Amino acid sequence: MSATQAPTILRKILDRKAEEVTERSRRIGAADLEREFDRHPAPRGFTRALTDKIEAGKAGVIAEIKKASPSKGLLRDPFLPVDIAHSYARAGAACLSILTDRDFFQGHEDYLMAVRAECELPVIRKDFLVDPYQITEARAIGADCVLLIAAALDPKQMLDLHDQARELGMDVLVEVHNAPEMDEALKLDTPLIGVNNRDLHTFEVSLETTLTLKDAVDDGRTLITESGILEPGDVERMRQAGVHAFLVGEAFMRADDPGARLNELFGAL
Ligand SMILES: O=P(O)(O)OC[C@@H](O)[C@@H](O)c1c[nH]c2ccccc12
Repeated sequence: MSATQAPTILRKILDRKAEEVTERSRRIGAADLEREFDRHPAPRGFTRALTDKIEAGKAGVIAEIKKASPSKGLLRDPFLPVDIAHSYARAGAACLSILTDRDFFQGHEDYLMAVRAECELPVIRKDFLVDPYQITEARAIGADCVLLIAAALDPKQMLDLHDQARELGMDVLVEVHNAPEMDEALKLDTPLIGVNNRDLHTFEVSLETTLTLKDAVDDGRTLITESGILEPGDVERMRQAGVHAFLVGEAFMRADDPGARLNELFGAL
């Protein structure tokens, strides 16, 4: 990056994450977090829940719980994560995605913990995970799966965080946005590859991103299309192209009844 170029949104978030990890690990050491593991039973199968839906001929929907985003601002107020989770579960979502980033998405770990205690659906911790401390933290708050974003990690970090999460019994969703990131992701022995239709540097969205990258994903893995799925026509377009797993937030967060909106987009699940 040249000195005159403005930092991208992703860069700002990652700079803040580095500070956050330092602050948090000073307050609570990793060994203390590890003592929390026993409070949560073993992680529940996130990948399994998703592939079961798809094998039954349905869409596998990861339904997101997110109060706000840097690109769209406040999405939902009042924001009641446990009620939203129940609404998604009734509508047939396979899994939940819960934003825990506070500074950019108005998320919180407490939301994940509250939902984890009240709802059976497996949960992914949605955050910008760049340090082993955050993987330990994810397990300590009861996450069943973690998101690893290729644009935020070099290949060695990606591999190490992936292995750490798997050793702790969690599933991993590896997120990519372009062909080089896809190539890196495919080197990992990991079943879930998410294609983010949103460019995390500019926050521009194009569903073409999924259509361009989807054929690289080999048999035995599940491709998840992420972001910008707003209308039934978007779902139709993806399913016609052979994409059956979806990560959707905004479309549901803006609806009075998130589960009802899920069924409008995907039918009965
Ligand atoms: O609200 P949308 O456009 O339906 O997108 C959901 C999800 O894909 C998006 O929140 C997301 C995908 N990858 C991320 C990484 C970090 C933060 C957020 C995200």
